[in-house]
Amino acid sequence: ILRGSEARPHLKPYMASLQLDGQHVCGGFLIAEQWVLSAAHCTEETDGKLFQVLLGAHSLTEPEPHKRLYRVRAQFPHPGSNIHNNKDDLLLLQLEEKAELNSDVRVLPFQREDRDVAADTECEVAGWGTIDHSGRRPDKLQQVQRPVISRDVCNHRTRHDGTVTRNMMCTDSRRKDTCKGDSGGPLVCDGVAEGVVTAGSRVCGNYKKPAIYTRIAPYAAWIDSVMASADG
Ligand SMILES: CC(C)CC(=O)Nc1cccc(-c2cccc(CN)c2)c1
Repeated sequence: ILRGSEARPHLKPYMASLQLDGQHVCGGFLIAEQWVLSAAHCTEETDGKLFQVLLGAHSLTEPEPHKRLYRVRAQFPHPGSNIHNNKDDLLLLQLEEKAELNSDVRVLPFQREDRDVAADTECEVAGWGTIDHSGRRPDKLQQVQRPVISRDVCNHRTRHDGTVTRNMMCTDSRRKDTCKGDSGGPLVCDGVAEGVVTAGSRVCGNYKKPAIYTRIAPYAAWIDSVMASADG
């Protein structure tokens, strides 16, 4: 998160850190006791290894009361996701066991009504992604508030030039923005997860390249079917 601020500790108890060998790679969030939603492109550099999921954390390194690292039983990238574009950029992770829910570990409801969030709505996004252009990574969860911008503005020739589909939404990226490592985290508007951070043009803090999110509502049926099909 560029030019955000440290989140109030454990006030976003749905936040997950997807890790490989103890390193934060991407964000995610708890959508059910045994399920985390994130972004499919986060698996691009994992060479087929499964993530581990850190829940209940504010600091990535310090001991905290309800912080716990969960193994992943299975990962389900959306079948339409691919490395060439941001389409269907969703990843479902089934934890090895149900997460122990408590004050620091909580499920976040996601939007099921497929209707665009109005432009200028202030939404919030959080993550342990890079905090400046030198790629510095924070130890503590960062957050930032960003206004939604209309798909038409986001698709302008000088911005994302028509690549933003009805299954995506955008927020203004002037100065304050999402960045590397924030992918997979939720865009929360009025307490409901409306979108999942995607890398888009892999540029941060440039108003010409608004932040792009995968809208969740269009994928509610896919999410429900994967959760219902997998055992447990
Ligand atoms: C395996 C993946 C972690 C590789 C990757 O995603 N790289 C990467 C590099 C630069 C910016 C970003 C990035 C992320 C989230 C939002 C945005 C846009 N504000 C950019 C993402």
